[in-house]
This record gives sequence, structure tokens and C-alpha cells, in this order.
Amino acid sequence: MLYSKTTPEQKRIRFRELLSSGTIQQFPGAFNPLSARLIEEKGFAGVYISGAVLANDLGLPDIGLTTLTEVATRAGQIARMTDLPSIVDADTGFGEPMNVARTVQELENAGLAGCHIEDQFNPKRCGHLDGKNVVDLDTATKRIRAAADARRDPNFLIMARTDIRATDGLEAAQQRAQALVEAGADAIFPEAMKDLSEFQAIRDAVDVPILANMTEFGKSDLFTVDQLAGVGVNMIIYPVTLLRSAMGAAERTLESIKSDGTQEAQVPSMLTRARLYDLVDYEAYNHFDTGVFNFRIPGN
Ligand SMILES: C[C@](O)(C(=O)O)[C@H](CC(=O)O)C(=O)O
Ligand SMILES: [Mg+2]
Repeated sequence: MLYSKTTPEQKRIRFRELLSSGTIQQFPGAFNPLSARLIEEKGFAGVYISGAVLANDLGLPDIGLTTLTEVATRAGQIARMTDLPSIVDADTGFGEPMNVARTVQELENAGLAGCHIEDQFNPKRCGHLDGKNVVDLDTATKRIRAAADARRDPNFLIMARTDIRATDGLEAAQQRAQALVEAGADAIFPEAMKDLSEFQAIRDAVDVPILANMTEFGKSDLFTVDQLAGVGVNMIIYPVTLLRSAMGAAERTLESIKSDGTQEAQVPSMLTRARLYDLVDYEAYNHFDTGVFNFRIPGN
């Protein structure tokens, strides 16, 4: 009932355990708090909260328009709904190193287990598009150092994302990853790797956990969990997958209503009323106050 009973501190410890377990972990992207519940119910290890999804959900493109307040608020709403650790995409950290420090403290306050901060220029772009730019090494490392120094819970995970592969090549990505780890990054997110051997190259360059971004319609093929485990990846995110699926289903339903004059054809693929109530834990509220559940679900 209500929110997660697992505290943010416990979730952060759990996240650290998962990353050092030697088993690859899959973090699907929640597009709202309820989908985080679904991710937990299906047995995943954790929840990813995508900057692209947060922006797109507001009807905006993912070009650095969302603010720290918007991201921390929404990420907090998602994180509190699940006992799993949630990590959030903090884009470029929302400004200069001092802003990055504040970002980390706000995300700690919001109950996140960690965040990633990237080395793109502001305004940022989707990492799988062309024409993005990265900041110089000094600026990139200052961001990460500010983030690492600002946290009050030492288990809050600071992941450094580097987008430098697309602009300067793989070797530059290896060097930057090493420098970011030296600056205090607990984990590395190498963006837009072209193939498995590139993940392997990053694995060989650093000793910290590395993340693979399996976003659809991007620059990386959609590798399987076994393929990525084989090159030493520690965690996989599927950032926009559920939003794309949900919006795809919504589009098909709208087309059905338009063409058939009814949604009937789409009903079998919908979440039933009972399933939906199950996900929001209706029964627990009923147990708390028997006056709450005052109707019957037909067919149940
Ligand atoms: C991971 C990512 O930063 C995100 O915001 O989810 C995006 C995902 C996407 O646009 O597909 C990215 O830059 O890769
Ligand atoms: Mg992003």
C-alpha cells in the first residue's frame, strides 16, 4: 500500500550489491510510477528513469529543456513506488559544477539510488543522434568530481556517461572513461557503442561497472543479455522501450476507435480492470479500510 517500504539507503546498498554480483542486471525504463511496479513484478533488478522519456512525456524533445526540479520530482514519484533501486538520467547535471552538486543532493533527497551525468555540451542531444558535441576533459572531470563530492550517502552511485565515441573515436572513449573514473565515477556509461567489441574495449579500459544502453532505433544493435554479459557489461538499460510500447499500443487503439467505431478489437491486449487494480494494490487499501472497496468487478 502507498509507497515503497524499502528506504533509499537500503536501495543504494542493494544497487551496489547488484553491480558487484558478477551477474549482469537489466533495468527497464519506467515511463511512470505504475510501470515501475510492473518492472518490479516481472522480476527485474532495478528501474531506469530516462531523460528522453521524461521530456517526451511532457511532449518535449530530449534536448535539455527539462529542469532539475521536473526531473527530480518525477524521478522521486517513480522511485518511491518500487522497492527496487532506481537510477535516473541527470543529463549534463543541469549546469556548472556547483549546479551538478545540487543536482546530486536533490536526487538523493528524491530517493534515487544513483544517476548518470554526461559529458555533452549544453544543449544536449540524444546520444544516438548525429551532431552532438562533448566538453573538454577538464570540464567533464570537474562535473564528475563535483557530483562525487556532493553526495551525503556514499552509496549513492555516480555514473559518468561519455558521448565522446561519436566525435573522437573509441580510443578517446577509453581514455575519457579512465579519466572519469579517476575523477570519482563509480561506473561508466559508454554511449553509442557500435558493436560488442567496443563494449569489450571499454571493459578492458576500466575496472568499474559499465552500462550498455539498448535503446531502439539507435546506433547500437539490440544485443542480448548473454552477448553483453560475454563482453563484461554489468547492467543494461532499455530506456524508452516501455514508452514506445505503450504509445504504440495507444496509437493502435485510437486507430481502431476511429476505423471501427469501437475499441473492441483492442480490448484483448489491454490490461484488465482487475490487473490494473492488482498493480495499484487495491486490496491492501480495502484491508486498511473496508469501506474503500464498495463495488464488484464484473466477471471476477
Ligand atoms: C539513454 C538516453 O539518454 C535517455 O534519455 O533515455 C537516450 C535514449 C534515447 O534517446 O533513445 C540516449 O541519449 O541514448
Ligand atoms: Mg538521456
